[in-house]
Amino acid sequence: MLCSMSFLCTISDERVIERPVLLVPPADTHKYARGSAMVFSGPALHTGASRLTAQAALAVGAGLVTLVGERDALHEHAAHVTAIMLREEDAHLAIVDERVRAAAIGPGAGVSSHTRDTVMHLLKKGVPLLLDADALTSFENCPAKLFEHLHDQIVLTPHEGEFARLFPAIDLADRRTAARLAAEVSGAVVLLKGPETVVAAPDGRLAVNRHASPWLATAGSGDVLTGLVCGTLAQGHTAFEAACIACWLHGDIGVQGGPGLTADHMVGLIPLVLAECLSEGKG
Ligand SMILES: NC(=O)C1=CN([C@@H]2O[C@H](COP(=O)(O)OP(=O)(O)OC[C@H]3O[C@@H](n4cnc5c(N)ncnc54)[C@H](OP(=O)(O)O)[C@@H]3O)[C@@H](O)[C@H]2O)[C@@H](O)CC1
Ligand SMILES: Nc1ncnc2c1ncn2[C@@H]1O[C@H](COP(=O)(O)OP(=O)(O)O)[C@@H](O)[C@H]1O
Repeated sequence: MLCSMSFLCTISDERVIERPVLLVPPADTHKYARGSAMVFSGPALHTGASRLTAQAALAVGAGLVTLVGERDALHEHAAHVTAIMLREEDAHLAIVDERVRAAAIGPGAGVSSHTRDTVMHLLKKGVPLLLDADALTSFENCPAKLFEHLHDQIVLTPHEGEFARLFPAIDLADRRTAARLAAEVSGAVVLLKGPETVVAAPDGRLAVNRHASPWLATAGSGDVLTGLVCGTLAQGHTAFEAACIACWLHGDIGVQGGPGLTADHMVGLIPLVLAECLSEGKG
């Protein structure tokens, strides 16, 4: 059973996501009880994005995070990370065992049949899963093949370009309606990124995050968001809740970070943002 720190997610009557309240983990918790997450790496020379994702997942409270990839890619990661574990990818993904509570794939993954195949394998494993960036674009020519296997514990996190590739028939002029339709069509939770981020569930729930800042428009910012969602999912939250909580935390990083914010620096701000959400903190 999971006994991690957890967040209380509040959405106002206007469907606006409010500051989550963070509850400290119970005294008898351990790292597996806090939730294990796996992040799939891109190939050598394309490892930065997945590393940001893994670092954010760990900082937001997953008890342990593993980067999975080819050996050359893991050598690059090893030059940068210490607390994050590294595992070589196996053909049948036996490494994704029952202790893994959430996985993320897409940042820096590459648009390829390999990425598509890995996504399909992960979907068959039934682990709560986040698909971002290249994991979405890899299905540009066959979205129905992806949607067939999605469910309400999968989160898709497209920016508008990725959204248009996966849902070419949905008009982005009205972003709320677009996200709602995409969740209905795909069967997954859809988090449509932008200055106002919209989260839609396939059952019709919808929430928007307005707590953000244009300083978030920086390379790798979305990769950090992916890690925040994945790390929150790993702690046992439902996909819709995890997406809403992560959006608010991500927005707050932008507000707190301000000018000069980079994705590397965003990871370092996560403890500060969490501390301000503590139920006994300054709130
Ligand atoms: N540190 C690292 O290693 C980093 C690695 N990264 C990795 O790089 C890979 C490529 O990801 P990507 O997002 O840069 O490009 P991609 O989606 O292939 O196409 C971009 C095109 O889409 C369009 N577009 C429309 N709306 C848009 C919007 N709101 N935001 C952005 N684009 C929008 C626009 O086209 P336009 O509309 O101008 O014709 C634009 O030219 C991916 O694996 C990612 O994880 C990055 O995360 C950065 C940090
Ligand atoms: N003008 C803005 N105001 C607030 N948030 C923004 C703005 N522009 C981008 N963002 C946020 O920054 C992140 C960018 O993610 P993404 O486009 O995937 O970039 P990357 O692929 O470089 O990580 C998203 O979470 C998005 O909501």
